Amino acid sequence: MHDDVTQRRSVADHAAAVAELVAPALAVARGQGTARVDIATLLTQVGAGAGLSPRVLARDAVAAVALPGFDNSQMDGYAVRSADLDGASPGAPVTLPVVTPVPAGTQPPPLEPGSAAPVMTGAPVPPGADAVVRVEDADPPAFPSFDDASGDGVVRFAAPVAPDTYVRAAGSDVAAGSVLVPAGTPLGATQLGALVAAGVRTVDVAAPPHVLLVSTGSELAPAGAPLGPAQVHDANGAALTAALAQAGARVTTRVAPDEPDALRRLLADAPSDVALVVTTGGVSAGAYEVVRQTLTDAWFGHVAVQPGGPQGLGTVALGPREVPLVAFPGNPVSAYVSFELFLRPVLATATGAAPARRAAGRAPLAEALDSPRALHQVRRGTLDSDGRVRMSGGPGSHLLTHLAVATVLVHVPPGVAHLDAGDPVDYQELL
Ligand SMILES: Nc1nc2c(c(=O)[nH]1)N[C@H]1C(S)=C(S)[C@@H](COP(=O)(O)OP(=O)(O)OC[C@H]3O[C@@H](n4cnc5c(N)ncnc54)[C@H](O)[C@@H]3O)O[C@H]1N2
Ligand code: MOO
Repeated sequence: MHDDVTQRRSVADHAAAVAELVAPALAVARGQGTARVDIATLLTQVGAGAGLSPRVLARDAVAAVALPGFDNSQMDGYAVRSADLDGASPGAPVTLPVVTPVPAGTQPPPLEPGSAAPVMTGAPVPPGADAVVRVEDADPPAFPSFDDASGDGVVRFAAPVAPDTYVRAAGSDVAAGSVLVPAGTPLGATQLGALVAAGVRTVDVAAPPHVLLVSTGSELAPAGAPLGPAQVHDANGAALTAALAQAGARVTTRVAPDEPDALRRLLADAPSDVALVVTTGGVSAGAYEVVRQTLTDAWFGHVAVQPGGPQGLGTVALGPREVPLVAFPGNPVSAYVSFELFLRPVLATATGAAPARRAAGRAPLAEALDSPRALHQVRRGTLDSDGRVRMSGGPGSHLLTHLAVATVLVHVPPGVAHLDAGDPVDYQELL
C-alpha cells in the first residue's frame, strides 16, 4: 500500500542516493571542456539585459596589471615628504609652499623637498612624496578653488605625519601575474569589476553540464500554446528549466506523451553530451505511468515527504552511455520541491554556480498548522516583516500560485502532527 509508512525512504536517504548516482556523472561532465569568454562582449550582453547566467571559472584568472597600478592618494589632501613635517605642532606649525595640484588622471613631476602638492583621491602620489595629509587637517582646511588649488601659495601643518599615511601602494591589492579570481568562482558583479580593473580580457569558464529535462504527460501543452480540452500547460518544464539553469546546468527541455515507445524514442534521440536526465510525472500508481513503465531497472518508491512522495532513480542508456535519471512526480509543487530537496544541492555543488545550501533559519510560525505525523511536510511560506513564518496557501501540491509568491520552504519534520502559532520552525530561502 502506498501509504504504508514503513516502506518509505527518508528524505536524507533519498538525497544521499541521488547524490551518489548523480555526482560522479556531473564530475565527469565538468572535466569535459571549457569555453573562452570575452569580458567586453559579456559586459555588452549583460548591459543589454541578457542577465549573467552562471558562469564558473574553469581556470584561475590572473591579473594583467597590478592593483593599484601606481601609488595613489586615498584622500583629497596634500602630498608631502613626511620628514618635512617632523616636529610640527599647533604652536610651531610647518609652512610649506604649495606646488601644482595633481588631479586624477595626470602624472605629476617629482615633489621637491620642502613643498606640498595638492593631490586628489585616486591621483598619483608624486615621486618623492611618501604621505598625504587630508585637506581638512591642513591650514587652510579647504582647497581655495577648483581652478586654483594652490591658493595663496602656502599651507601650514600643525602635526607630523607618519610615512605611508593615506598612500595606497601600487600592487597592495594584487600584483600583476598573481591570481585575481580563483578557479571555481562563479562570475558575478564583483568578479567582473575586479577582472576589468586588473586588465583581464578573457576568462575560461567551465562548460555547464547538459541536462535533458523531460516533462511527461499526454495532457501537456507547450508554453504559450492554446489549450485543448483537458490539457494543461507544461509548468514543470518551465520551472525546472529555470531552476536547473540557475544551479549551473544547460537544459534541453522536451515533452513526452504517456507512451513508453514515445519516451524511448525521445531518449534515443537525446543529444550525445547529456550528463543527466530529469523527468517529471509518470511515477505514481496510475495506469499510465510512462516513466515507471519505461525504466524497468530503476528504483521507484515513496519518500517520507509531502509533497514529493513518489520518486524514481536509475540510469538510462543514451547510445553507448549509461546516464543517471532522476524521476520527479508530476504535480508541479511536488516536482519543484523535489528539485530543491534532492537535486539542487548536488547540482550546485558540482557546478559551483550557486551556493549548494540555501540560506536557512528558524523562526516562529505566524499561524498554526497541521502536518501528517509520518511525513516530513514541506510547506511554502513567506517571512513577515517581524520575522515570523506565514504559510503561503495550503499543503496541496497543485497550488502553483502560492508557490509563485512564496519566498521560503517551511520544514515540518516527521513526528510532528501540529504546530501552534509562535512555535519555531525551520525554513530555507528560495530566492
Ligand atoms: N493511487 C495513488 N495515486 C497517487 C499517488 C499515490 O501514491 N497513489 N500519489 C499522488 C502523489 S503524492 C503525486 S505527487 C502524484 C504523482 O503522480 P505522477 O508523477 O505519476 O504524475 P502525473 O500523474 O503524471 O501528474 C500528476 C499531476 O500533475 C500534473 N502535471 C504533470 N506534469 C505536469 C507538468 N509538466 N506541468 C503541469 N502539470 C503537470 C498532471 O496533469 C496531474 O494533475 O500522484 C498522486 N496520485
Ligand atoms: O507527494 Mo505528492 O508529491 O504529495 O503531491
